[in-house]
Amino acid sequence: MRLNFLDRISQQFKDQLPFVAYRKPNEEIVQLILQNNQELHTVVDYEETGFVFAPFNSNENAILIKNDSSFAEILQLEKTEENLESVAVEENISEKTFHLELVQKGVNEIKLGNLEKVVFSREVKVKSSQNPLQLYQNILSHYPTAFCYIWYHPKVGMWLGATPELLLEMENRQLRTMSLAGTMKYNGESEPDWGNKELEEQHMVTQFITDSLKGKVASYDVSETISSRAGELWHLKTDISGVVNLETGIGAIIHSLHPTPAVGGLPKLKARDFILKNENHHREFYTGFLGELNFKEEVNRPEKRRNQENRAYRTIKKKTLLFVNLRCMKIQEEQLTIYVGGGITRESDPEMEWKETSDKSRTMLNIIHR
Ligand SMILES: C=C(O[C@@H]1C=C(C(=O)O)C=C[C@H]1O)C(=O)O
Repeated sequence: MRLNFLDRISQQFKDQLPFVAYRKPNEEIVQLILQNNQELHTVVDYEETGFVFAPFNSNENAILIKNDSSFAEILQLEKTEENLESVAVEENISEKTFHLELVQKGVNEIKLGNLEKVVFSREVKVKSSQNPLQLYQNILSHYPTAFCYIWYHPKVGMWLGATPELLLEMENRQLRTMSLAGTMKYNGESEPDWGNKELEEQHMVTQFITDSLKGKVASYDVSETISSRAGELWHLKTDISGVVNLETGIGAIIHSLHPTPAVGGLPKLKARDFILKNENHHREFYTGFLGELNFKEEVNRPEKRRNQENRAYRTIKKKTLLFVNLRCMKIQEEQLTIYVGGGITRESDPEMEWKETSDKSRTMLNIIHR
């Protein structure tokens, strides 16, 4: 029997076998990777090939789904806009109090000079009996410019998201990354009015990325900073590209970038430890990263020498495309856990930071039926 694309995913899930379906930003094709056994492959040095799913805390294992079979399809998506009735966000007083105190703690630590920036997050829990594949289709039709995925491993669980943030793109030695930070709510305007807090917070991320790449890339370019829309939010974005030195492996690049201060803070390790000690939940894969690791593509090029007609030589292109795992949720039967965070600087106001996380939670809440 020939299964259609969505049935194939359902069958894989019924069989309790690992899979990931994903669509790259601004593309139409959804890719599906299936692993044909339950083995839990973990990354050792990032020289492996597969779909990587890495946690925030690099001391925990990054998981690799092996490409035992793959499919690609343009899905005919129902326009869900009209019949989506997004769930109301219930403000839980004790959660809010905890978050306000956490932000204040961060601001104090920054004022004491122990940190420059720290990103704090929280969970938003929602009950829903909706089929995860329907949720995934809603994501696909709502967020064409995001990296939209559904990921499953029987020994880990199921995750779903629509992230706007590229961590790393590599094609052979050509590198591209971005600094994405600073948030404002989209209210139909063509350009937001950025304040100093956002400009500074995003600039720190750009500075960190270019500093981290020094000695690893031969040269790099930094684009102008622009306002970039992600669903109902605006962010500040700068593109950074360069050519990686021959002696630098992809593992070294990943380790130097992750977690960037867009999702961790500065100084990097101090901020990470402060987060692990003070947040009241386990981030797991939220603010980790995911995507294609060392995919190989055969390229046919015509032979250049004139007197040898019709000869072609083949080269193998190595490609990596990783996104930061933001605007995502974990699915455990009827329990959905959405993760949202925001960057804290010395100018942060706890109430505003709480509101920012609520605004961010709408990206996932908007695609869940009541
Ligand atoms: C941490 C999140 O987002 C990150 C933090 C941002 C900010 O602090 O303004 C903006 C974009 C992301 O880099 C999140 O969405 O949960």
